[in-house]
Amino acid sequence: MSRNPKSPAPAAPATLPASIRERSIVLVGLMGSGKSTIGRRLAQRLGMAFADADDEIERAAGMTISDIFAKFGEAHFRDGERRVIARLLAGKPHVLATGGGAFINEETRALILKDSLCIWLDADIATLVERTARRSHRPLLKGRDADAVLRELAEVRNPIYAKAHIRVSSASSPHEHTVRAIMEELSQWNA
Ligand SMILES: Nc1ncnc2c1ncn2[C@@H]1O[C@H](COP(=O)(O)OP(=O)(O)O)[C@@H](O)[C@H]1O
Ligand SMILES: O=C(O)C1=C[C@@H](OP(=O)(O)O)[C@@H](O)[C@H](O)C1
Ligand SMILES: [Mg+2]
Repeated sequence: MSRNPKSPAPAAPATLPASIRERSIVLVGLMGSGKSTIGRRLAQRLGMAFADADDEIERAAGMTISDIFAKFGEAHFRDGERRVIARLLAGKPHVLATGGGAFINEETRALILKDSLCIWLDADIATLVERTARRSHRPLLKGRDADAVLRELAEVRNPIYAKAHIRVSSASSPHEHTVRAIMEELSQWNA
């Protein structure tokens, strides 16, 4: 399905191709790329439900992500993350913000790519460092040089995030720019 180039860019949910609204939209990308914040706004714009995988993991485990990492280790967290994402994607179509490492796990990535529309939110390292410095709840950055960690993660993860269906820059402020850029991509997406 393609958009008539003469018609204005659709902004209202009802104008999006039905094939998009029939599946979940999953946001992936590095810490600080805006998955949680933009995901919530995007869901509102689309009139879809929203879920944040990190919040769901914390609810299911009854403890914070930092505590899961500290008490049980990252491998245990990834296992829980995969199970929570599988459960969420088996439900009604919604907008899902994943944690930055979810899409890197092969099994979780396969689940995401199977039925959902996957969007990579991408931003430069300086922007990610500035944004992640606003809150200190991310165990992979705790007590570490965020610039160095994010650079290393970008090198390993960016080729994997590139497997997402759509890539959108989230580097510019305000948030609305990113939401609009996603809406524009969705309106042109050929399912
Ligand atoms: N497009 C944007 N423009 C400006 N600030 C943003 C944008 N996207 C996210 N932010 C800010 O960056 C911070 C981290 O965003 P968050 O949604 O938690 O990222 P993630 O879930 O990808 O780690 C938040 O303070 C958020 O307000
Ligand atoms: O990149 C990662 O491996 C992680 C990202 C975090 O989510 P955000 O990307 O929402 O910060 C959270 O899932 C956990 O701290 C691990
Ligand atoms: Mg998040």
